Amino acid sequence: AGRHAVTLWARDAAQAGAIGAARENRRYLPGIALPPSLHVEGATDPAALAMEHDLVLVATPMAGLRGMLTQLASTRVPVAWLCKGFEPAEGRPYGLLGHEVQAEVAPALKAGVLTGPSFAQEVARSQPTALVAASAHAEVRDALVAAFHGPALRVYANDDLAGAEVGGAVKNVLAIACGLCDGLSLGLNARAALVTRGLAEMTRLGIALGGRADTFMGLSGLGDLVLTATGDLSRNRQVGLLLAQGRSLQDAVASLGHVAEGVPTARTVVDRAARLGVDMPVAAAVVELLDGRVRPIEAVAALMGRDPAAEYAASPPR
Ligand SMILES: NC(=O)c1ccc[n+]([C@@H]2O[C@H](COP(=O)([O-])OP(=O)(O)OC[C@H]3O[C@@H](n4cnc5c(N)ncnc54)[C@H](O)[C@@H]3O)[C@@H](O)[C@H]2O)c1
Ligand SMILES: O=P(O)(O)OC[C@H](O)CO
Repeated sequence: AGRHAVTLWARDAAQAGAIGAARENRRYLPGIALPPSLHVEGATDPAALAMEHDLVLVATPMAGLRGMLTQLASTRVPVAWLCKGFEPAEGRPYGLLGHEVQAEVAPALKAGVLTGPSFAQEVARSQPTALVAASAHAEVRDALVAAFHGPALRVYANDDLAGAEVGGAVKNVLAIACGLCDGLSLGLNARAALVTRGLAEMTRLGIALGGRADTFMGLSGLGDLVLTATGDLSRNRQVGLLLAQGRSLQDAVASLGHVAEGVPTARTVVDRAARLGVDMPVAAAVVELLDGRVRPIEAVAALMGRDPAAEYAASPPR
C-alpha cells in the first residue's frame, strides 16, 4: 500500500468500519498496523470498486471464492486469488481448484493465483518472502509481479496455474500429517520421509490434473510444503499437533479461530486421486484420521506396513 493506491474491501460493512477506524484487523491479524494510505471499504459493490482499480486480489478461504468470482465475473482488469485448496464439493460431484471454479462462474476473467511459502504475519512485517504469480495470461503474471515484487517480496512468474494450485492445496493436507508426526514424536527421519513421499504424491496428482513436474519442485510445491509442514505458524500443522494430543477434530479446528484448508481439502484430494487412478497413501491416511476411523498409531503402522516399492513408478530420465 505504500507504493500503490489500495482499497481493502470487506464483505461485512460494520467489520470494514471497525478495521478502518482501528487501523488494525484485530480479529484476524492483530498487532499489525495498517498502512495509513490503505483505504478500507465495506459498503460499495465489489464489482463497481474493481472498475476503479488496475488489479483485484481475492483473499477469502476457498469456500468464499465462488461467490466472489461470481460478483467479479465482468471485471476487465486482472484478478488473482490467494486461497489454497479445493472448494468444498457441496452437492457437486467433487471439489474444484480455483481455476476450475473460475471456469464455471467467470470464464471471461483474466485470472490467476498468487501463492507460495508465505505466513501472513511475516509478509505483513516485511520479512523476506518469495512467491509465485501463476496464470495462463501473461497480462496477469506481469500485473502481479509489477504490483508486488519489491525489496521484501520476490515474485516469480509461472504459466502453470493448475500445478501451482495443486501444490498449495496438497501441502496443507501433508502439513496435518507432519503436525501429527511431530506431535507423536515419531522423529526427524519420519518427518523427512513424510515430506518427501508427500511431495511425490502431490506431483503425481498435479500432473494428472494438468500441472508440470517442475512446478512441484518450486515455491508453490516443495517450498510451501517445507514451510507449512515444519513451521509452527501453520494452522494446518497445528491441527495435526492438536490431534496428536488427543483433541477431537472439531475441538482442534474451533480452537484455531482461523481456517485450516487442509481439513476439507483432504477428502477431495483423495476423492479426485481415486477418480484419476493416482496413489496417495499419505493423504488417504490423513482422511482416515480426520474421520476418526483409525488412531494415529494405527495410521503409522499401516503406512509403514505397505509393500516395498520403487521410489519412482517409472525410471526418472537420466
Ligand atoms: N494466513 C496465511 O498465512 C495464508 C498465506 C497464504 C495463503 N493463505 C490462504 O488464504 C486463504 C484465507 O486464509 P486466511 O489466513 O485469511 O484465513 P483466516 O481464517 O485468518 O481469515 C478468513 C477470512 O475470510 C473471511 N471469510 C470466511 N468465509 C468466507 C466466505 N465464505 N466468503 C468470504 N469471506 C469469508 C473471514 O471473515 C475472514 O476475514 C486460505 O485459503 C489460506 O490457505 C493464507
Ligand atoms: O497456516 P496455513 O497452514 O494455512 O499456511 C499458511 C500459508 O499457506 C503458508 O504458505
